[in-house]
Amino acid sequence: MHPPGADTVLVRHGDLNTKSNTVKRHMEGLLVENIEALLADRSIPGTVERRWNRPLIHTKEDAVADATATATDTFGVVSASPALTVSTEKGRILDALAETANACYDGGTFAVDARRADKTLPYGSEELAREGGTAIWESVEDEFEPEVNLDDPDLTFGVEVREDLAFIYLETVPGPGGLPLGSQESVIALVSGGIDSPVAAYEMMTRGTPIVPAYVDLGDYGGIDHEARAMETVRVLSEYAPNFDMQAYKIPGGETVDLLVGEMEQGRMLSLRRFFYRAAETLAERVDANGIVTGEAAGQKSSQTVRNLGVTSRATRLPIHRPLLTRDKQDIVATAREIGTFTGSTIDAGCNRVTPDRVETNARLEPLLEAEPDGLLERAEEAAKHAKLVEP
Ligand SMILES: Nc1ncnc2c1ncn2[C@@H]1O[C@H](COP(=O)(O)OP(=O)(O)OP(=O)(O)O)[C@@H](O)[C@H]1O
Repeated sequence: MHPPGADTVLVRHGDLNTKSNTVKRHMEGLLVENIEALLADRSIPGTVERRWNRPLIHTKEDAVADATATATDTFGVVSASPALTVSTEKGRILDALAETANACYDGGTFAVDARRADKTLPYGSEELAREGGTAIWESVEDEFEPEVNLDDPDLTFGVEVREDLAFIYLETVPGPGGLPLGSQESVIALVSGGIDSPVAAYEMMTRGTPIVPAYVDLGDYGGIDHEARAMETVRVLSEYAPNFDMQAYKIPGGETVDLLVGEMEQGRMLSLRRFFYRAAETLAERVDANGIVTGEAAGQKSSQTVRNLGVTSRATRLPIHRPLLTRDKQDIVATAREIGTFTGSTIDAGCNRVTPDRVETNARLEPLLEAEPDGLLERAEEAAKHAKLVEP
């Protein structure tokens, strides 16, 4: 809900404020570019102005809700509010609050949350909140029995006064927070099309890290639907980053899976992980990426026991980022639904099971290396050299 006439979106960021002025300016520039790219990609009219310490989106009233939703899909944005812009003259602000209450108040408790950045103005924020409350009250008392509740109001009238402009808003929509995409170097995102890996990739993106998606083709153990599932999740993720190249690489792994299934029993899944990591490392060298992100969580699967993660991680020199390490499955599923990757992840892929009947939960490196086919990691390097971009 927004005040009538609202044609501006106030955009708030958080972690950028911990940076030095130079870094902050650079990151704010990225944030603005990313918001502009998302607006353009969604055909939402709007221009982004970098004013004070936060961006403003100037748009039209009929697009202000979509522009707010776009801002809160942008990495680095903590929250956004669709707002009416008025002059800083106190009388004008009080009138605007009364007009907004007339149009939007529907009974129940309310509060005014007033903030004033410019300390030279002839009124303070408390005075503004008090007089704003009275203006709202008087404008609706004929029709309702208004009640003020400062602790837990049904409706909050936000007022933010800057040097030469004041903003009135009714809602503060949360965004992903974090840092603007592109403020960190890229990593390889191993995406399987399952629920977890797209969420992990998204979490890295919230920290400003572009991803290079990589899918390992499992041959007869994967199949066309398996790949389609992975690509659908990549497509959803790419919608958050229209100004970044997020084409996925397909790494051929079918022959290796056949070999592992034929030659190994218990440690098979662990050697397959080693193959993934080394292939990702080789691809990272090719595309100048700086790490690997996976959807693994401690203890979620036999291959993800803390001991097994320790053993399999030895297949690469690169850091393996596991943003879901401590997250519960239910919580990961909730995020997948929120960010839109859940539907793609649950398309029936009808793939065959690579998992053996008896799984290893407590591996040690030496016996695993002895059991696995010779030259497994060299195979992974070779496979990554033959990785091809998947046409969208
Ligand atoms: N075919 C694949 N191609 C690329 N990466 C993969 C593939 N299969 C698994 N991975 C990576 O290995 C991680 C662990 O895979 P696994 O299937 O054991 O776990 P998971 O927790 O079910 O993950 P997901 O839900 O993403 O499939 C995945 O999160 C993903 O990062």
